[in-house]
Amino acid sequence: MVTEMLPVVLVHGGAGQIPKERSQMSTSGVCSAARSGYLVLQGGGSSMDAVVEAVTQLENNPSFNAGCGSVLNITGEVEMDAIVMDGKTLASGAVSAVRNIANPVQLARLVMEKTSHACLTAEGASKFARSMGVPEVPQESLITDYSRMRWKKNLVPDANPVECQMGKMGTVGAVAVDAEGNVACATSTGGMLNKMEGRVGDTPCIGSGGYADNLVGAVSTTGHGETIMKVTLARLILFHMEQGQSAEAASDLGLAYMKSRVGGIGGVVTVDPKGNWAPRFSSLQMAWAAAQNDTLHYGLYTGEHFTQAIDDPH
Ligand SMILES: NC(=O)C[C@H](N)C(=O)O
Repeated sequence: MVTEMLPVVLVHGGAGQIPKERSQMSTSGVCSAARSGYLVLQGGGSSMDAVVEAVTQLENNPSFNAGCGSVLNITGEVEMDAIVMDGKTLASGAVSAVRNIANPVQLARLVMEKTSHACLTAEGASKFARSMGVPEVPQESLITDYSRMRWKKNLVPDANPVECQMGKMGTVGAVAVDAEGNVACATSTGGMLNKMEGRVGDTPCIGSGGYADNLVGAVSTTGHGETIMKVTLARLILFHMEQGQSAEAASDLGLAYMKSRVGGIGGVVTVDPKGNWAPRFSSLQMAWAAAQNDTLHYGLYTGEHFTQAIDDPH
């Protein structure tokens, strides 16, 4: 029955290949984020409230490349990108190359709700944050020993930051459908390891880092941004859903096209307005978790799908 399918929230912790010693942290991080998003939905919150809550938690978790734990750019600094989109109105908000804030996803939501624009960047985004009373945080509070170690390692002349980036779980994202059938998405990232200053990836670009439309569904993406932008991955998947494909089949078609056409590896979380959902990825791993019908679902490797009651401790 359709009512049992709603509400639902589905989150990811980035496509890639995760070092063994860090996999447990990623899995428990996505599980608790999905649980929090689900609590918001159960309390009558909207899908937008739920995805922002889930992504905020993942930004605050140093295991992920977003908020605290973000990768560093070539000069050793943190510049973050984020997007939110509301499937009811097609309103979206994004920030790019923003510094010194803990939760870019919340600022992206403020851009959507409090300005007439869809994206603010760099210093302009910071000024807007200040005007909204968003606290400025010292950059040091966003940098972990792990991210500094990886930055240093990739400064050597023959380093391959793109390959190394795919060796770590990254970007975070969420999609949700609330009891009214409204869909929403949110994605947040520190971007690519050792990127140029001012580099803007796929994440804040509508249709690439995410897209949400009540008539079709919602998607949040992860992977090499420059490649995702070539195929506007989120919108491509929704296009396949418009053509009649399921969330799962459409996600696979989008990822397969990205691989065959431009050699890109990535991952997505996708929902349709009825509450069907799919975490799909062409990378070795993607930590994901979903909450629906008082059940928590999660996995890390292709084909992995564990379930437990939502209130069982992980
Ligand atoms: N790990 C990621 O998903 C990175 C992100 N898509 C970017 O290119 O900024």
